[in-house]
Amino acid sequence: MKNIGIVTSGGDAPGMNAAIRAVVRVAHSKDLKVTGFKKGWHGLIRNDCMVLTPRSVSGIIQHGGTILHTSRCPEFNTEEGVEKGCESLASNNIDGLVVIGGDGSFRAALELGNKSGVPMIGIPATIDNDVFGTDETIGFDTAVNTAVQQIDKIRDTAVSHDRIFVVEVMGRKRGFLASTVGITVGAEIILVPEVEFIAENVFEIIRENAEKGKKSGIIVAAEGIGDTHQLTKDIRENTGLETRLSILGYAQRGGNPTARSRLLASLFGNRSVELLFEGQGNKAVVFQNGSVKSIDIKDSCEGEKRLDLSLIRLAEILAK
Ligand SMILES: Nc1ncnc2c1ncn2[C@@H]1O[C@H](COP(=O)(O)OP(=O)(O)OP(=O)(O)O)[C@@H](O)[C@H]1O
Ligand SMILES: O=P(O)(O)OC[C@H]1O[C@](O)(CO)[C@@H](O)[C@@H]1O
Ligand SMILES: [Mg+2]
Repeated sequence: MKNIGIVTSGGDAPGMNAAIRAVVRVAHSKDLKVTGFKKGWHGLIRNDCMVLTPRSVSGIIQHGGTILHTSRCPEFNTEEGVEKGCESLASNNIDGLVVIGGDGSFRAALELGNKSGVPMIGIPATIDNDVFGTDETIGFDTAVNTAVQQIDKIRDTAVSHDRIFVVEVMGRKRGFLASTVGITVGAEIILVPEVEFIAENVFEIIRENAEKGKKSGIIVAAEGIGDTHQLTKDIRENTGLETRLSILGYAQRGGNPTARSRLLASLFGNRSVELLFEGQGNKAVVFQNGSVKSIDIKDSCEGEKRLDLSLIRLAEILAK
């Protein structure tokens, strides 16, 4: 093991830079060279890369985004794309690749590892927190806190105007962000893609609350639940209460990582280099019950992380 490659892929997540920094500096402490591939899998397809030194990663631990840039890269979903990736790994003498990203990036790493024979280490980094095998991903805590800060402000308007707010948070396929944000802002209702919602039940909860004197409320809805514009309109028509929709959007993906996201990134970065140094590959570093462990990247790809639905029921009880 002499030369480690590193790539960030999929949606950016706050803390990716902290992970890059950790990988580069731990590698340097073991006399390993690090090559950064730019713009996700595009960098491997186009052989677009740069040498990363401990100095080139200074002053980035506190910044969101990724200095390597990232992308969604449909070409890497093809055999030719992965083949080009293998050629880039070979031409740059890469002995091991650290892949920082979400579940899709892990699937890509598995393909590339199988085809190239180069050991891969996955570092889970996505605000979706939907990577199987890890309790938490880099960026999740930051996105939760960003959304919570915004919704606390929205609550002021909701209460002052007696309005029901539907607040849409990210999560096209999964409701980890919505459920954690929902419970921590005291949301009256949480809607997630994993559970098909019954509109009449939503109206009923709002009507009951109004009868008891609570004429404002926050509904935290993951983007994947369907048309939140329509839902907001339907709530107004079926409850008679004033409603508003607030879509938090991409602000949740950026910003300075929280201390927790930085810590996770530093621990994951360190362990990923240790694994490669020990001669291990095709692993994902994960956080389980308070400590960093590693599992087969294949197992992470094949598993499905389940949302704890009891959180959603608890949120409804706590908001009564
Ligand atoms: N099965 C696969 N084979 C090859 N490449 C893949 C595969 N699945 C995903 N990829 C590649 O990985 C990229 C990142 O995956 P995806 O867009 O799902 O994001 P992610 O890593 O899950 O992160 P997030 O969900 O946080 O945005 C894809 O754009 C594609 O280039
Ligand atoms: O516009 P993009 O980059 O495809 O991102 C949207 C998706 O990325 C995520 O934010 C995760 O990074 C999802 O919650 C969302 O569905
Ligand atoms: Mg994903």
